[in-house]
Amino acid sequence: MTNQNVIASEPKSTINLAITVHVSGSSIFPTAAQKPPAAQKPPAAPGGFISISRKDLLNLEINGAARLNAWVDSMRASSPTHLKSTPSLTDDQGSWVLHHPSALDMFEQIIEASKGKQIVMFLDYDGTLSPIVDDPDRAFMSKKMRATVRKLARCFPTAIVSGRCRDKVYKFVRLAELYYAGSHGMDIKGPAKGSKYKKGSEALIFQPASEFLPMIDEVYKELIEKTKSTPGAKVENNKFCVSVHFRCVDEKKWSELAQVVRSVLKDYPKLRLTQGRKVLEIRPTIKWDKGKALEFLLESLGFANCTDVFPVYIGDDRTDEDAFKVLRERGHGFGILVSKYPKDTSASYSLQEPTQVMDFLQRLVEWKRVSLQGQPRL
Ligand SMILES: O=P(O)(O)OC[C@H]1O[C@H](O[C@H]2O[C@H](CO)[C@@H](O)[C@H](O)[C@H]2O)[C@H](O)[C@@H](O)[C@@H]1O
Repeated sequence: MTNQNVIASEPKSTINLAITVHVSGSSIFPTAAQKPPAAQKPPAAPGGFISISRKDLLNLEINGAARLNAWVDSMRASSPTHLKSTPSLTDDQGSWVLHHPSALDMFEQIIEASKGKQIVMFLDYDGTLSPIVDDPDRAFMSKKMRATVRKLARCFPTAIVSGRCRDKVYKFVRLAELYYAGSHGMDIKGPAKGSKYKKGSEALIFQPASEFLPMIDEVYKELIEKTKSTPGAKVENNKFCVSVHFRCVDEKKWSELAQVVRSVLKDYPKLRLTQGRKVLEIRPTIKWDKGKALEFLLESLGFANCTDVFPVYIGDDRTDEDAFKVLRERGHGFGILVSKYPKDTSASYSLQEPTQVMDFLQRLVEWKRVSLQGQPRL
């Protein structure tokens, strides 16, 4: 995919909030345009004194303002209404679809590529299994989708990988036979029962960011308090991360909200900020994301370094890109981006919306049923 195919200059998915001290230079904060590595070493804990010259202080102000603007630009770019107004959308859409064809249209080729390999399914939740709605507490999946995922999990090991708190996403999905990775993969749990793919008798639990719990809780409370004055803002505690929703906030207030979040996070250099669909996501600076969770789950399922495994990851959000990248680098399996609009992505295929995701999953189930002909209906 060339840059010409990218509709809006996509904002960087990670904005570093940690103070970076350049020993040889005068800049204290990274500039707005700088993109830090996806996951980086947590900076030293606060507490020490740094002496700052007047000039540095001025730079700090300027860079701070520029960075705030970058946040707001990034918030705008995550809005499809802004993408729609891009004049060259139709041309670019055609070209984008060529590079990221529909997974439904390419179904036969996908099945062909998976021949002789174990398919493992990874599914994001919001925007993938459930449609995006204004109220995050009402993002229900349909009964039909649940029935489809249930059948899918009988055919292939299946995991839900979500930015949400694991308990909450479980309450929406309500299928005990699945693997769950909540908080962007920082809270992993194996199937409670009924999965023929469950490995070993021990319950699988993995929480690489548990030391951050008190800090996340503190930030959550602070954000609740400080965003009270922004109508429509909603703060969600996702256990190992926090979401600040701006879907229902008047666009004129986005800058103010970004400023509030920024002012809270400046005291927490061990936290970083990523962005999803009209949501700012605050999480620990540990080197862990949905891509790492995918690798961890493959390993737990006994597929570490295997070439006869075929992982398929379906997701709609920027945070899903970490998983798409892992699959691209591994060279087997692939990502499917759920989007109606062209986006810069490492996914190989696309689907437009959750109903198409359901069609794709149903076709996988049906294909499996036919390939196991003679065995009882799934
Ligand atoms: O990784 P995901 O499962 O996609 O979780 C990412 C965020 O999803 C939720 O927010 C998104 O969906 C909401 C309901 O449709 C919508 O109102 C919001 O604008 C979207 O960003 C969830 O509420 C967040 O906590 C997750 O971080």
